[in-house]
Amino acid sequence: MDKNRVYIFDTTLRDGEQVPGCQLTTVEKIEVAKELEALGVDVIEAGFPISSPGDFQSVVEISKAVSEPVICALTRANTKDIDAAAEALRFAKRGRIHTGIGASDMHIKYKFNSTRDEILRRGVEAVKYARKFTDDVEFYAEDAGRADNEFLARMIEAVIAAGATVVNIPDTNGYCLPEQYGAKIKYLVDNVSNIDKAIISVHCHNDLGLATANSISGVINGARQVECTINGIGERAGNTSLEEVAMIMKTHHALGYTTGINSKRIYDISNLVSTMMRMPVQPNKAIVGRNAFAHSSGIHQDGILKHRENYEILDPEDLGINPNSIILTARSGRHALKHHLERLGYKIDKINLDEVYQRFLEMADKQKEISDHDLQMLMGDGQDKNYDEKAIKVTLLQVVCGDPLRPMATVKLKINGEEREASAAGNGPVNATINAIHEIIKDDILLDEFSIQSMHGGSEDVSKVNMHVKHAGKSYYGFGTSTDIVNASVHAYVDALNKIY
Ligand SMILES: CC(=O)SCCNC(=O)CCNC(=O)[C@H](O)C(C)(C)COP(=O)(O)OP(=O)(O)OC[C@H]1O[C@@H](n2cnc3c(N)ncnc32)[C@H](O)[C@@H]1OP(=O)(O)O
Ligand SMILES: CC(C)C(=O)C(=O)O
Repeated sequence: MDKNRVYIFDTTLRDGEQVPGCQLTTVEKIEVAKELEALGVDVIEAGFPISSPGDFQSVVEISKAVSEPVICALTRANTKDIDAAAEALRFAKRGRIHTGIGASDMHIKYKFNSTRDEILRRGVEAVKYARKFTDDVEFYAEDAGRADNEFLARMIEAVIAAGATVVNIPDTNGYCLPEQYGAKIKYLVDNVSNIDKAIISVHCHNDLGLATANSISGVINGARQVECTINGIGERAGNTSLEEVAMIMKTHHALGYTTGINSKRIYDISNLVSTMMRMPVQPNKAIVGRNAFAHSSGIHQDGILKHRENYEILDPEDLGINPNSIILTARSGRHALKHHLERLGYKIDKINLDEVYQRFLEMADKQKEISDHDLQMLMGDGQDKNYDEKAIKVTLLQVVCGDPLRPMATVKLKINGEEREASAAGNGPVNATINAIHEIIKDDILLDEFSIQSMHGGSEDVSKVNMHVKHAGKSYYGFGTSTDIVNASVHAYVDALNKIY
């Protein structure tokens, strides 16, 4: 075994999915799990099977669909959770049960109203019980970040003796400083007599923005598994972000750590997770944010054009990104403008660059960014084209429903610029609306899954609708939001149709 190989344990589908509004259907989770497998993660934490029949089923289906990574299921330290996890993992080629209990005095006193000895005993019993089902048992010492190191070491030694093969030292509340967290891991390495029988795992939260720094500090001090999520999503302020860990290890290769991550897939999976979980990535997010490779001021743009590494420590191609890194704004200079004009095929020797630059600045002062299309307008080419001409748009939605009224809907769609209208009845307003759309589209489309969720709760809330439709053997997803559930539904359906046609 390579002593510097760091295992990547992805918990996007468990800790990431705990985020309000990020819940996925089983079909969606399978799609993410397959992408995680292609990305090269070592472990996929697929869910918490006791928590709901849906989560249980997702662990079952992911275990069937994915074969390379270990599939892990989370439990509390009790037999019914462990039974459910073992049952859900029955199809996994390699299944792991992740059990554990709180380790800080705060949790011991105020969550469990218990004592250190009793909690340690429950942890040990849980590991022993989990070992009846699998040889791969991970133990988490929840809130280890705030736990007393001496007690933590005693607990970790006892659970390893009971059969834990991975010991997870979570900074559950994102409390630690990198030096403190690193020292905690080192303390365990130095004081747990059987620590060489288990892999130390780090699971850090981002409450103070230190999750990645703490994870790396943990690795430097002896941990060899990092628990992380795509885009850093997760409970509260999120978890360590997978892409940050993978790229830190790749960029700082002098540290000597390796992972199995194929970095060229990072950008695509980041987009997939962000779209499916309706969780936009902040533009300045490290590695995958929209601006991570965007240079907007003249001095930087000039530097980048002369030698990319002047202002980029990562190569976007390593992440599967082909960015337009030179963003034209009113802060851009002539080098950047010339670069884009040449890219668009203009012959610079036939242009008065100073004159175009003045007109460019006037335009850029009025709008935030200058697109290729704006540049073409500036150079006097063509009229503003309607790129949305082909899209299907809803131009009218009228619904009648009530009790005892028969639900009826009238829908008008604009397709390829042409308006078409139809009315239909249904067993409810959404069904009537979809039937009316089918009257217009007249194609073989199957609505396979339909879920509706409120963003926050309360009757004034915005509804989010997710749809999964099938057409010609392929799956398409649609998403819509509105304060009106029928409107949100029709937009989700049309969103999926726009992906088909
Ligand atoms: C740090 C983390 O991210 S842990 C993962 C968090 N994820 C989840 O909570 C998954 C979603 N949760 C759920 O579906 C539910 O909370 C369930 C099914 C797990 C439990 O539901 P309920 O049985 O109704 O309990 P509820 O959630 O209200 O309370 C938690 C109970 O588990 C106990 N508990 C919490 N952690 C542990 C643990 N690691 N081991 C043993 N018991 C625990 C609590 O003390 C409490 O028990 P009590 O009723 O004796 O006081
Ligand atoms: C369940 C554990 C690993 C966890 O999520 C945490 O402590 O944050």
